[in-house]
Amino acid sequence: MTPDLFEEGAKRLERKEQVLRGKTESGGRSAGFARPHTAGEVDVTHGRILYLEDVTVSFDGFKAINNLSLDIAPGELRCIIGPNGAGKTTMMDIITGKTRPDSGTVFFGSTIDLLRYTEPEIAQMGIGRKFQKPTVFEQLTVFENLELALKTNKGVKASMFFRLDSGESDRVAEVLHTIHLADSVTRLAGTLSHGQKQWLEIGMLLMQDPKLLLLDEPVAGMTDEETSRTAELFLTLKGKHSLMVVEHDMSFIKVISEIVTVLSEGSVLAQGTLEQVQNDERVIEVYLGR
Ligand SMILES: Nc1ncnc2c1ncn2[C@@H]1O[C@H](COP(=O)(O)OP(=O)(O)OP(=O)(O)O)[C@@H](O)[C@H]1O
Repeated sequence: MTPDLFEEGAKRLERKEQVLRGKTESGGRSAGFARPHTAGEVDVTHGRILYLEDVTVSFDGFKAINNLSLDIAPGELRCIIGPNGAGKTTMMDIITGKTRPDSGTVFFGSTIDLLRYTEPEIAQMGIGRKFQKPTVFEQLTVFENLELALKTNKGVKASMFFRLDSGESDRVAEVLHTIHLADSVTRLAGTLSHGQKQWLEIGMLLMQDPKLLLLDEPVAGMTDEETSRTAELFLTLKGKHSLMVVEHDMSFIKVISEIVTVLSEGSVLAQGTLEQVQNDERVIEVYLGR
C-alpha cells in the first residue's frame, strides 16, 4: 500500500467511525479523501519502463546493493530471485524512494529521474508497491477498500458519500472481476482469507492504474489453489502493466516467468529463463553454498 493511501485510509476509517457515532462535520463533506495525482505519460520509446545503472547503497559500510544494473521493458513480468540478504527488498526500497542510494541512476521511462522524487510522489507517478503482508483496511468492505484507492481528485468537495461516476463504477467492477472478489463486494476485508486479502490489496493498487507494480513475495502463506489463482492473475496483468515480482516459490516462478533475474550480494548474478538460471553453476553455488 502506498504511504499516502495508507494515511487516507486511516482518515477514512476514522470518519466512518465518526459517522457511526453521529459526529461528522458538515455531514462528512469536509472529509475529502481524494488523493492528488500528477501521473503523466511515461516515455518508454527507448523500450524500458525501469532502468537502474550502477546503483550502490551501503548500511554501516556494508554494501547491500553493489553496482546494480537492471532494466525492465514495458508490459514485462520480471521475476527476481536470490538468497536471503541478496538485496531484493533494498532494491525495491530504492525504486520507490524509501531508500536513497549512495550512487547510481534510477529512471522511470527515459525521462523521469526517480532519485529526485519522494516516496509519495513516486507512488503517484504510477509505481505501485505491495509488501509481503497484506495491509487492507479490515473494518472497511471490499468495495470501500477499492473505492478508497480510486485515483480521483475531488478536492474539498469529496466526501465519503461521493458517488462514483459510471466510468469509475465500471473500473471497480472490472477490478473486482480481475481479483476474483466480485462475489464479496460487501464483505468486510477483515473476514477475507489471507489470499483474498492479498488480491484485494493488489486490486487497490490496480485502482490507481499503476504503470509498474512491485510485488514482494505475493504468494507467501497462500494455499496451493490461491497460489495458482495468483499466477493466473499476474499473467492477466502482464502486458497491461509492468510487473516486478520478488518470490522464493520456484513452482510459482515457473508458471509466471519469462526472464528471471538472480540477485546475489547486491548485484545481478545471472539472468535468463528459469531453466537457464537454475542450471547456472554460479546460481547453484549461491543457493547451495557449494
Ligand atoms: N536499514 C538497514 N540497515 C542495515 N542493514 C540493512 C538495512 N536494510 C537491509 N540491510 C541489509 O542489507 C542486506 C540486503 O537486505 P534485503 O532485505 O534487501 O535482502 P533480501 O534479498 O530482500 O532478503 P530476503 O529474501 O531475506 O527478504 C542484508 O544483509 C540486510 O541485513
